[in-house]
Amino acid sequence: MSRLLLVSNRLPVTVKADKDGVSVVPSAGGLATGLRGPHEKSGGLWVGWPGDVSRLTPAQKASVEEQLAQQRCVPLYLSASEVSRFYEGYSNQVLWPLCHYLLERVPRQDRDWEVYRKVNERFADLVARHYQPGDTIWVHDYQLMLVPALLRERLPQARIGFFHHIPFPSSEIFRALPRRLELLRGLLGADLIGFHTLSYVRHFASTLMQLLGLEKVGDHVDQDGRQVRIGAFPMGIDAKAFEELVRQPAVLEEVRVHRENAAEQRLVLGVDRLDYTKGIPRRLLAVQRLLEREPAWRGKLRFVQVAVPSRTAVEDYATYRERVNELVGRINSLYGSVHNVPIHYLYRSLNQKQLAALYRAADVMLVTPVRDGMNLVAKEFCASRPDEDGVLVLSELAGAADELDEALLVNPFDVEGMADALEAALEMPAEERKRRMRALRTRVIDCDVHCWVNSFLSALQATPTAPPRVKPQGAQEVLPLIREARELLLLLDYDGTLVPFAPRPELAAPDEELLTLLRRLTERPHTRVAIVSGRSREVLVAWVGGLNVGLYAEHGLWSRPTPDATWESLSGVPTEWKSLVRPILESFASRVPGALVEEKFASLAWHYRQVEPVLGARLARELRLHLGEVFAQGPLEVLPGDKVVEVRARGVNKGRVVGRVTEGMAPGTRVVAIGDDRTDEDLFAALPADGIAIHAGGKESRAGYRVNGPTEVRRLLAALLE
Ligand SMILES: O=P(O)(O)OC[C@H]1O[C@H](O[C@H]2O[C@H](CO)[C@@H](O)[C@H](O)[C@H]2O)[C@H](O)[C@@H](O)[C@@H]1O
Ligand SMILES: O=c1ccn([C@@H]2O[C@H](COP(=O)(O)OP(=O)(O)O)[C@@H](O)[C@H]2O)c(=O)[nH]1
Repeated sequence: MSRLLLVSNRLPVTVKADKDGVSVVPSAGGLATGLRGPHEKSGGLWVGWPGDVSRLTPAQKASVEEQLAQQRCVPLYLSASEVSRFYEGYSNQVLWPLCHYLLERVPRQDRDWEVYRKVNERFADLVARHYQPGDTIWVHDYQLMLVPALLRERLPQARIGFFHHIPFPSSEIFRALPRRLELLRGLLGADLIGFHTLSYVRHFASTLMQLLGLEKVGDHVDQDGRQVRIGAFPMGIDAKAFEELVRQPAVLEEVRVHRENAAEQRLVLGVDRLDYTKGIPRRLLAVQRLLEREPAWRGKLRFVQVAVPSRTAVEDYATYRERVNELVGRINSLYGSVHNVPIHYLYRSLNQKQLAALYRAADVMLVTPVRDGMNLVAKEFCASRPDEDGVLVLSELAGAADELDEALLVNPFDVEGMADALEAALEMPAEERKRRMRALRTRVIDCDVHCWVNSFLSALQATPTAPPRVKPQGAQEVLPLIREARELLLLLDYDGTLVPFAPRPELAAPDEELLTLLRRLTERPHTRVAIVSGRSREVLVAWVGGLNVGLYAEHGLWSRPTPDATWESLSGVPTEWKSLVRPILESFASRVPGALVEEKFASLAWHYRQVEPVLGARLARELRLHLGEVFAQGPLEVLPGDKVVEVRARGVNKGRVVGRVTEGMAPGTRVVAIGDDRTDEDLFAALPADGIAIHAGGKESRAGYRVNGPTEVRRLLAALLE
């Protein structure tokens, strides 16, 4: 097992200082318990913020450092201003509300971005300093979204995973962020990006498509010549720990006390950080509504709400606290008596034992966030019920709802509906409670936190490490090799390589600069130039036919090695299939504005460059599937290109050009091929052993060299003339 470097905003410890000294106590949270084993076993490190240590004396600080080192933790200290602007500011006032669909809470000023970026850099620097070749790095959560790319810059070969613990919102929400592109590119530095649910994966994929034009194919997108995998890994809890807790005599005694205090009453429970995403006010209103409309429940309900203080320096949290306080006061004064109040509100944090006792004692657990990445409390409740009793009422907008569908699922915005669900839970027959709880427990126990860690880490280990990366200037490294060739043969793709993509295929005609460059290359001593394109003969002749270059049209179906030669075609290539395929492509083109069908001699292409990106990619996938089903074993090939799906006779590909063009070539000729898409990979694959393949762009490629696109291709070619 490789050494695991964990990176999260908070270290999995709490620093406690009292008159007896200072201690660093391991946290009991899910992340901490799940990762502690692999982290320690692998001899790894955990990098993060140990919390506010500004009030400690130098001696206490030294002791903290020592204890952290013993626990294999590396502290990153945040200054007061960083806490305010990185943690409370950009992380919790911009990213947190936005990812929870609460756009109106995002401040109008983007004032904390710079500090967010700088702290992310500090994290990356610190991790890079501790990195050893072969380590696996796992970065956690929205506070550190830039860290994967910052690490990739520093450690191109590292294996990097990222897990996003909160919802990834719809692209329509994410696009509202002024820094959306920086954040997406930050994440794309990882080899694997994990989310709790498939809908977050979907949202992320459509955001990549909308904002960066990146298409997720299968489980990955291509970025800078690497594959970035994206997947759903629902986080679990340490179920065994809760099961064991609720069997301890001391905990069972606490359960008995809770039940005794609620004698003749039903115990309803809520446990949350005091966060505006947790839906506490509407939950309270649902309790109020039930008491209002069903007088029989008055005096018979005890609703215990634990609200853990959280992010108290953020104004929205303080306002929310006041709102909750007021509501609790109002409901208690409406339905309470001298002896009894319906709502028992605790603004404090409990330890795991205390929580487990409450979970075990409750008749009904209300988990009704208006959005929640996962919500571990819901799972902890189930794990604490070996008696197979208790009813879970769960918001359908919590990630946990995807797995826990035997809960009573509710819309957290529908107060009346939640009151109905609460009533149904209170009245649910024992047999049904058992049936549901048994199923819930099976899920929570089977898919626990260890299973989450293992599945993420195995997926991360299975990702190929980044190929030796040649940065854009890698082309400079190849330049001497090309220059010193005694004889040079240049095989150049056209679209996306010599010219950038135009909105419509016919608008990509060569400009004067390109024509001059090509002409001068043909005049360079000992140099031959050939254009190897998917374009038709007619287009190539019209655009570059006047130059002394070899032309290879329709992916090598047609060849005209010199301007005075006649066009020759590969023999036996069928074309009669076109009448069958054309109507299919046309029907797809008619379904969406901007799509068009291009016809060539032995191929048909469905272009969607001008189609809205998400829709275009979806239709292209559908078309590929459809054509694949119809012509699975036939004589046709369906090729996904850049914003194009091309259908052509099997076996016609750019690789076939190489044999023809190198025939009779002078010994020692260096063949250099430059191209940008899948069709050029055939060309690269067919090059002689000492041939040089150069990929123009950021896709995955077998090419040993890489430049950034047409501008850099032209620069490279121009350098051959110097
Ligand atoms: O560190 P804090 O600012 O005090 O906040 C506490 C944590 O809250 C968030 O939890 C999320 O992760 C949970 C586990 O994956 C998930 O169940 C929950 O739905 C999320 O909201 C946050 O993501 C953490 O970074 C915070 O430490
Ligand atoms: O008084 C409390 C209340 C909650 N928790 C823990 O806080 C975590 C809350 O995680 P969840 O995913 O439900 O929500 P988050 O607070 O991370 O948004 C759970 O593991 C709880 O056991 C706790 O330790 N003490």
